Amino acid sequence: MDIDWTALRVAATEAMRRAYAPYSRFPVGAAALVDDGRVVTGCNVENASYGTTLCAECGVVSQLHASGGGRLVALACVDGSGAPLMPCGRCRQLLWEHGGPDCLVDAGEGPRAMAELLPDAFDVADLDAASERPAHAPVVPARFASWRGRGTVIVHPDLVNGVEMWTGYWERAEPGAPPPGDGPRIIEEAPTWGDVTEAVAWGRARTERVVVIDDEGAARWAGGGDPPPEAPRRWAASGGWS
Ligand SMILES: O=c1ccn([C@H]2C[C@H](O)[C@@H](CO)O2)c(=O)[nH]1
Repeated sequence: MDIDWTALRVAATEAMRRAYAPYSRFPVGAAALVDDGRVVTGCNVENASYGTTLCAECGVVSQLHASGGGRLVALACVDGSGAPLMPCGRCRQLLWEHGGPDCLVDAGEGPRAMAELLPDAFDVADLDAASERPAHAPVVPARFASWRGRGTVIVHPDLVNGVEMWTGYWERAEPGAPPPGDGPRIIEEAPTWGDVTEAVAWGRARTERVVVIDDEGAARWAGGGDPPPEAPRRWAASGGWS
């Protein structure tokens, strides 16, 4: 991917002009190229409680996700004179999570890789190495643990303040069978996500029987094994419908 370092420095300098830095009088701007070609920017925002100051790179990471996510490929950070500024230690940790070892940082004399700027970085791999469960995996609350492997999870779209999100619920009934015994039909309600794959992962952590209801109300099988008659067509994890 071509990196236009001049354009990144210009975008960082424009963001720097909007910095809110009345205490340090040290405005900072940052701009990063995202793996889909977008450029995201940020400026430092200080606070009367000095320690709560947000660095320019924090703004970059927030805009990265607020504008659609992706991975950071290259970042330029500038001080009040427009000269390259190396990210502080905390921001190197932030950048590592969203760009990884290959993300390049403008260092004046040339770009330097994050692998060099944050050697032996701590990250999600350390969490995973210490636990049997991947750090990103959805967890079943202990009070519902006895239901694991039973029931059905229904994943469906829902409107949150008029915006389409994905949510779901875990119900006791299995396809074609009435709920076993007494008690509420629903075991657990899911949170909401912007990404349907997160909702399906929540379901698969609970039971092999996961059904996704699409916009048209059609049930798609996102569970293990062969689709049951109630949901004869499979949900495609790639985001499409098969
Ligand atoms: O990488 C850095 C280092 C510092 N600052 C800001 C924080 C504070 O507002 C000012 C002085 O430390 O510079 C950043 O935005 N990014």
